[in-house]
Order: sequence, then C-alpha cells, then structure tokens
Amino acid sequence: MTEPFYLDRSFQDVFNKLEDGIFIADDSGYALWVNETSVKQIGSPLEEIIGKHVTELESREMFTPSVTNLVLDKREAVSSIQTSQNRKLLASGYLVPMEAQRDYVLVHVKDITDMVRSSLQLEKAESVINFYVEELKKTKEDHKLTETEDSELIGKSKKFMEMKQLIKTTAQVDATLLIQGETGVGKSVIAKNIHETSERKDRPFIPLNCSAIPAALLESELFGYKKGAFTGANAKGKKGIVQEAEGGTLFLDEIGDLPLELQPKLLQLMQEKLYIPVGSSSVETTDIRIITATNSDLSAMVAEGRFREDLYYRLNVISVEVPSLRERFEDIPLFVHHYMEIYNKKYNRSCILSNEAMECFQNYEWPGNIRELENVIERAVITSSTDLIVAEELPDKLKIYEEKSPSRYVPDMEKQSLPSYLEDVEKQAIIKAFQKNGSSRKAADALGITQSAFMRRVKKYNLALQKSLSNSDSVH
Ligand SMILES: Nc1ncnc2c1ncn2[C@@H]1O[C@H](COP(=O)(O)OP(=O)(O)OP(=O)(O)O)[C@@H](O)[C@H]1O
Repeated sequence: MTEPFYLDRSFQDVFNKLEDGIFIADDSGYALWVNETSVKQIGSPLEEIIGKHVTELESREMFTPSVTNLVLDKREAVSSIQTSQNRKLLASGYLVPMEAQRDYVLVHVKDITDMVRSSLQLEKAESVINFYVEELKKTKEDHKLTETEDSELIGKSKKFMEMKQLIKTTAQVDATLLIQGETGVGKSVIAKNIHETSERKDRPFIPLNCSAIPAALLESELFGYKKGAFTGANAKGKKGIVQEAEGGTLFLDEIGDLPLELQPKLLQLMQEKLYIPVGSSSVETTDIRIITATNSDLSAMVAEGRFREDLYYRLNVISVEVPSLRERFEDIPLFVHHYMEIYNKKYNRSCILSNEAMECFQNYEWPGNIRELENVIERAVITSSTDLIVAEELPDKLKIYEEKSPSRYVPDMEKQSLPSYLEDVEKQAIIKAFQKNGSSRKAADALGITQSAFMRRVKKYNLALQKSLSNSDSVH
C-alpha cells in the first residue's frame, strides 16, 4: 500500500517544466509521482502509472530495466540506460532519505536517443574516414612504388657517377641545362633531382612535355592567354605554366618537338626573361630556371633547319648526357633489386632472379632503358609460377644470348650484403633441386642435407615450391 505523497505545488511546477523526466517511487517501489515529461517518456496515462509497482510497469514494457529496483537493491545511486518506446533513456536514480517519513527514490530520466544516434553516426563517419585514410595510405605507398624517391638516383657505375657529379654542381648554379639521352634513361627524374637540390627547391617544379600538346595550343599552355583571346577560350583568361613556375623551375621535355614558330618566343623568354600572353599587348617578366630534355639529336635537327641554331646554343649552356642502361650494365643488378623489392611488395610475392635470368638482363641491350627493365620485372613477378624467376620465363627478346659468352653478372656487395646474397643463392639451390627432383626427400639428398633441414629452409624463406613450371603440386 502506498502512503499519501505530498510534493509542494511549486516543486511540481518546476519539475513539470523540465525537459527531462522525474519519477518518484516509495521505498517499496510503488510509483508516487511523475512529471509530465515522464508520462510522455513512459507513453501511458498517469492513472496507469501512479500507485503501480515498478516491477509491474516494467513487465508491461513501459520501461526496462527499472532503475528504482536497482537503487532499492543496492541502497545507493545507480545510473542505467533504459529503453522505452524504442527510445534510449539515461536514468539516474537516487535514494532520498527522509527523517519523519519513509525514504523514497527519485529517478531523473534524460532522453539520449538523438545523442546515441549522432554518436553512432559519428562512429560510422569515423570508420568511413579511417577507411579512406587507409586507402589513401595504400595509394601513397603504391605511388611511391612506381615513382622513385625524388632524391634517390640509383646507380654506382663510373659513367653514372660522373654524370651525378656534374648535376650536383649544376644544381647550385642557376644555369640553363639541356639533358640528353635515350628514352627511359631517367631524364625527367634527373631534372626533378636538380630542381630539388637547387636553391629554387621551395618554389614550383613544372614539367611540360612539348610533344604531348598540339602545336596550336602549346603557346597558350606556356604563356597563358588574356580573356577573349580566341574562340573557345576560357572567358576569364588562363595562367600559363611559365607564370605557374614563377620563382621555380620549368622543365620542357621533348624540346625537339617545339614548333619552329614558337622557338623565337622561347628564346626571348630565356634571354630577356620576357613573354607576352596570347591575345595580350603587354609584356610580362618572369624569374624561372629552364631545364630542357630531348632524346632527339638536336644538332642534326639544327643542320636540317628543323631547330633554330641560336636557341640550341642558348639551351645548351650546360649539357648533361645521361648514359643508356647498356652503357652502365654494372647498374643493372641495382635496378633489378630495386624493382624486385617494389613489385614483390606490391604483389605480395618473394621472387628472386636466377643467375641465368640475371645474365639475360645483363646481356640484353635495353632500348627502352630503365622504363623497359621496370616493366619486364613487374611482368615477371606477376607471371612467375615459382619464387625463382628463371630465364625461360623471361620475354623472348631477353632470352637471345650467347650461352658461352662470359657472364657480366657480378653481385654488387654494396647494394646487397653478403648474407642476403648467400640467402639468394640458397633459395635458388632449394627451388632448383625441388624442381629437378620432384620431392623434398630427393631434393634434400641431391643437396646433401637432411629432409628436415631442407624443409626448415623452405619454411624460413616461405617458398612455394613446384615440381616444374607446369606442375602445380606445391610443398605447402
Ligand atoms: N637513376 C634512376 N634511379 C631510379 N630510377 C630511375 C632512374 N632513372 C630512371 N628511373 C626510373 O625510370 C623510369 C623512366 O625515367 P624517366 O621518365 O625520367 O625517363 P626519361 O628519360 O625522361 O624518358 P622519356 O625520354 O621517355 O621521357 C621512371 O620510372 C624512373 O623513376
């Protein structure tokens, strides 16, 4: 039985104005008084609440769990998340001790549905953000995989070291530079390296491939245009890359493809640091360093009247000849290791080249130079059926080599440590013995080691062994 409960009228008014629910029960758990918000939260008329035991209200699914019961059980303040009418409520119950009367329980109930929803949305948003951050990291890594680190110029051969010394010196002086060399030797990488080691390194490096842009558009691409310069032009006009490169370096690749009619304008830019945007009558000044590159024979083009002589001499203040890969064959293993590491990581493999395959790399002429070598390695890592890439798996063009010609392959102990070189040799021996003998026991016999020693090494190097290239039985 509930005793009559008296709550001062002014308290009732205050409690009824609250946006949070107030629920008062006696010390046996019978509801004595609730404010208007609480009635709405419970979702039942007042007469179905007052005088009822909280266990009954709970069993009629007006709310669950009952915080009043929890307070009465523990005889201390309790907070709990309640569910009522599919909403989430934070209910905090307090035992209020009374001197003259029986104690009672006061429960303060805050609707936190929207907060929970936004925190869930926040969680979701966070997980989406995390997903994109991870994807971005991966993309960055992939990007790093194919783009050599700017400052990293691979090569230790004498020819390459001499060239490196020259570019180191020229980076410091602000002179115009012409980089010459076959396709894929690294002219663009060198231009960027020069910029990044020069005093202009904090300003933009803007590359433009003269052969990639139609001759008619090249002038506006270089110098920009004023509004209304020609039909189809952007109404506001457009900045040229000369302006974008201000203070930095403009790298003009394939300069041999610069149309004859534009050549005087480039000469004016180089000599007087002046240019006129298309459709403009005013002359602009600029402060940029110009580096150009070509794989054409510019002096022959001059002789044939296809390139202006004065511009040729102006461009060629300092000339850097980048050696072809066949002129620096000692560097081939460095590039092989470099790209093998990159593509093993990218395709989750642990491939190595057999000595014969490395010989093929060393004996091939590489007309496409480093770019071609990179492509061959990527293809081999993708297509090789075992971790040992053998000569037979290489493209036909590489397989044509004189069996009897002395090998040019000398392991580079500066790039590869002795233990890592010996590991490569051991891996090769294991893979080959298995391919030849078809079982781990016979392969171990052939190598003069026990079968368990053989298997230990297979495990150590994580090798996926196959009997032959066409046989897919693997050891594990
Ligand atoms: N010394 C080097 N060290 C590391 N990577 C290099 C080096 N030289 C070239 N590469 C790589 O070789 C590839 C070709 O280089 P790059 O594009 O600079 O050649 P290029 O001479 O400018 O070619 P093209 O004449 O066809 O424009 C790139 O992937 C580049 O990262």
